[in-house]
Amino acid sequence: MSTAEDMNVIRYSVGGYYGHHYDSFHMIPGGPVTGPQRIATWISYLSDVDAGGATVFPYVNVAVWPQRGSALFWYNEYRWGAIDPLTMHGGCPVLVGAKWIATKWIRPIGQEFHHPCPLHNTTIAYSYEFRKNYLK
Ligand SMILES: O=C(O)CCC(=O)C(=O)O
Ligand SMILES: [Fe+2]
Repeated sequence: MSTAEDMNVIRYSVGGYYGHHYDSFHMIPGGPVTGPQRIATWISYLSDVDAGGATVFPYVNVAVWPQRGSALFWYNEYRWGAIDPLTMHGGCPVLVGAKWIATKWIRPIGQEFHHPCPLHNTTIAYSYEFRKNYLK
């Protein structure tokens, strides 16, 4: 996929984690609000983990346990470019063993025909409301 960022390989050893965050930048204090964002994320799990290391999405109560050879994909934004606030996620600390992942952050350029913009934008207001209320 030529318009995605380069593959990012991460190795977590015992205690290693990835704090909760958004892959799109809208929600980062001081970050750019417009511009090409990471509209979607693909994580390939390159290893099993003996204990810990789940990828978690606390707002939707989802935990994904690494399994070598499996992958996880999600959209970080609505089609019209507002971040989906429910996509906040993190990598829990590895308790035993090591965790290897390869992440591909996908940008919008080149995706116009695969992931076109719709005709409505009703949740933009919701997204701003969320930012105001939860991200102080
Ligand atoms: O390590 C994980 O499970 C999450 C990694 C992650 O959030 C990312 O690569 O953007
Ligand atoms: Fe992430």
